[in-house]
Amino acid sequence: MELSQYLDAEGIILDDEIIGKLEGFAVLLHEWNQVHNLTGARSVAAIYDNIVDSLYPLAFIKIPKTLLDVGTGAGFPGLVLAIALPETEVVLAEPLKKRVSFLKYATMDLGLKNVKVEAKRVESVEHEAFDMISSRAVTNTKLLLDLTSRISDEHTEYLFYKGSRVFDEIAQVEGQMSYDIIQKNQRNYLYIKNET
Ligand SMILES: C[S@@+](CC[C@H](N)C(=O)[O-])C[C@H]1O[C@@H](n2cnc3c(N)ncnc32)[C@H](O)[C@@H]1O
Repeated sequence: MELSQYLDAEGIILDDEIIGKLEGFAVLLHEWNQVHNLTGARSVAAIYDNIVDSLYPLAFIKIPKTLLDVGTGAGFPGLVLAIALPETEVVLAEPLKKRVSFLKYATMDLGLKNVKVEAKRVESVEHEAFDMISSRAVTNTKLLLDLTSRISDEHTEYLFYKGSRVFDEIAQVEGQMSYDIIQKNQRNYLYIKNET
């Protein structure tokens, strides 16, 4: 199946140029993964599933001008969001060397002008407050909020890709912020919003 069919099935509408770049990313990741073992998504089809998972929130988020993705790994969701949002300045914080090499190579090869790869833990990232901070499969919600407190402010929104533990995790921060949990199959997207 083509990537466009995966996207159509979820109602994700993107320009052909962006879909071409996403396909290019999938080919690159598939090649690198055979040698460097970057992700558990071993087939192109599995990579397409991860692309759809990364992009699904475009249907409900406010598009940010600046986005930080914490622990991007092999590109999910930060690099994929950066491809789909060329007007958004995207910072990818990832400390693991071989994943950083891939992220930098893919950024260059795909000609992405809006991406900066920070080869460090998020605790060391220096930046003004981001409009949005995303993360998938890195750590729990409370710790993510704590680790990014220096680079966020009252306008920052958060998009965390969670599983079933989201309900326990949100109980730890409840009362502090307004949020939605958008469920899709096994995925719970935690969208912590700024209502101003
Ligand atoms: C399980 S992987 C998830 C990768 C990707 N987000 C995904 O969902 O496929 C977790 C990633 O978080 C990175 N990581 C762990 N602690 C981090 C930190 N403090 N700051 C930034 N990245 C971190 C790891 O190096 C690893 O690549």
